[in-house]
Amino acid sequence: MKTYNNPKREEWNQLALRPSINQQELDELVSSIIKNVKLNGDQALIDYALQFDRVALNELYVSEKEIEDAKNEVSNELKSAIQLAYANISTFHQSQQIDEPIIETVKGVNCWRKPVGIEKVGLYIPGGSAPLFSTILMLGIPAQIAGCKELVLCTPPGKNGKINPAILYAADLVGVTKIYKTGGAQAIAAMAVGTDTIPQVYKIFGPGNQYVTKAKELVQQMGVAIDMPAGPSEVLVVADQTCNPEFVAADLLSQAEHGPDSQVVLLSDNESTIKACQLAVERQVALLPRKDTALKALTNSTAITFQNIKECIAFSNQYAPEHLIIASENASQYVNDITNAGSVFLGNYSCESAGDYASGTNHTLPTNGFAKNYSGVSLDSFVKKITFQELSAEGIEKIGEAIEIMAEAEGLDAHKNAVTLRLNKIRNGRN
Ligand SMILES: NC(=O)c1ccc[n+]([C@@H]2O[C@H](COP(=O)([O-])OP(=O)(O)OC[C@H]3O[C@@H](n4cnc5c(N)ncnc54)[C@H](O)[C@@H]3O)[C@@H](O)[C@H]2O)c1
Ligand SMILES: N[C@H](CO)Cc1c[nH]c[nH+]1
Ligand SMILES: [Zn+2]
Repeated sequence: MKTYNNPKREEWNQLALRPSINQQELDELVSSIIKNVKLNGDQALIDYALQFDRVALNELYVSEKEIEDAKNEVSNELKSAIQLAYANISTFHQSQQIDEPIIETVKGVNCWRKPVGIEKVGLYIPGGSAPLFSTILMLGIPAQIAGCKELVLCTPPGKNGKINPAILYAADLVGVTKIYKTGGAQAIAAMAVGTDTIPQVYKIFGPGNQYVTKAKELVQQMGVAIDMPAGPSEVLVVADQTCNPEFVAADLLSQAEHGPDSQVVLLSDNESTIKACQLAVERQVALLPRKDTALKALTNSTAITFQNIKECIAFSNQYAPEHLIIASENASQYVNDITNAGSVFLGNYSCESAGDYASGTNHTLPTNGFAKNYSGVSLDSFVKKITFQELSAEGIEKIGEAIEIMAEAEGLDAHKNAVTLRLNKIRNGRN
């Protein structure tokens, strides 16, 4: 971990730089994958499974039988844990259903919005380095509540050519309609353009590695919507003397173990807290099965001592982390200072893993600084809101003249006429 002490404000944007990738090379590779999928469809997906996942597939579609068999392979203990997470995530996302009122802007002019589920959605579930079945709950539950009709799921096949049984169990639980064994940029391309077996969808959701994230960015130009850029995981921890260094270390490592391109950042108002947390990281990382991945991620990572906690929060706002943990007994006093973060964890007992799995909030969150302008996935992500309006004769009479004047000023006579005809009818009816 690179360590800094009281850096000048002008230096802030040079610290904690996210791991850099050659954007041009990535762009070219992912563009060529999308082009190939558009041209060769399923065959391209099968070829990429061999090239990138080292697995020979005959079939992309996951059959009913495979799903049924998987249910028996998941232990009762894991099923119960998934059920608990399902209940909490459902409760939190159901609470986001808000019926907006009908607003009478002027007497006789009623306007309202109705949320309608996006009919066909594509859910990408990462599977490269770990089978993230928890992501199915995060995407499938709001899709289910929103009333989306077709839930298409793509995830990379495991080395044995199969999908992890917990993924299939969770997919069944949230009512996924079709599951396919394909991952990476090619899966995103397939859902964007459609192939012989994979249906084209209207919006693509889900996190993934740099290839997945780039593909989501590029397919937007083809008319498909995406949730947000949700790439390699990150956490920024602000810790003061009231933190528990062992907890802080565990939280930092929980994101470092996701991938070598994950980034973790530690900030404090005193050097001794930084040192205590770093020592705890060294102790804990040695014991992790994914030690090598975490150690690589730690080379991208930074620890900084600032003058005070307010300054730490100001730095965090500039960095805009996916996850922000305030490891302090006084965490709540900083809430109003936070302006940029995907999801915030307050106090020593609010570990980031809680949000990853089971507290109820969504773990699909903006990374790479995009927390400055994007929210994480929520129920809203799965609906579009259609506006309605209904005007009575009294309503059009009240606002008609203003519309006629504005339409004339824009030189749009047909617009004006649509009002004039109605106003004339109302006035003639009165004579
Ligand atoms: N931001 C969020 O909300 C969030 C949530 C969960 C996970 N994540 C992140 O998602 C990521 C998951 O990544 P992952 O790799 O484990 O799984 P993944 O499913 O995103 O990617 C695996 C796929 O990448 C493709 N691939 C691998 N090497 C390639 C290469 N050299 N060229 C082209 N394509 C290649 C393969 O097709 C493979 O199937 C992690 O970085 C994790 O931190 C983010
Ligand atoms: N921390 C990840 C989001 O960055 C989500 C996740 C899934 N499983 C474990 N963690
Ligand atoms: Zn995680």
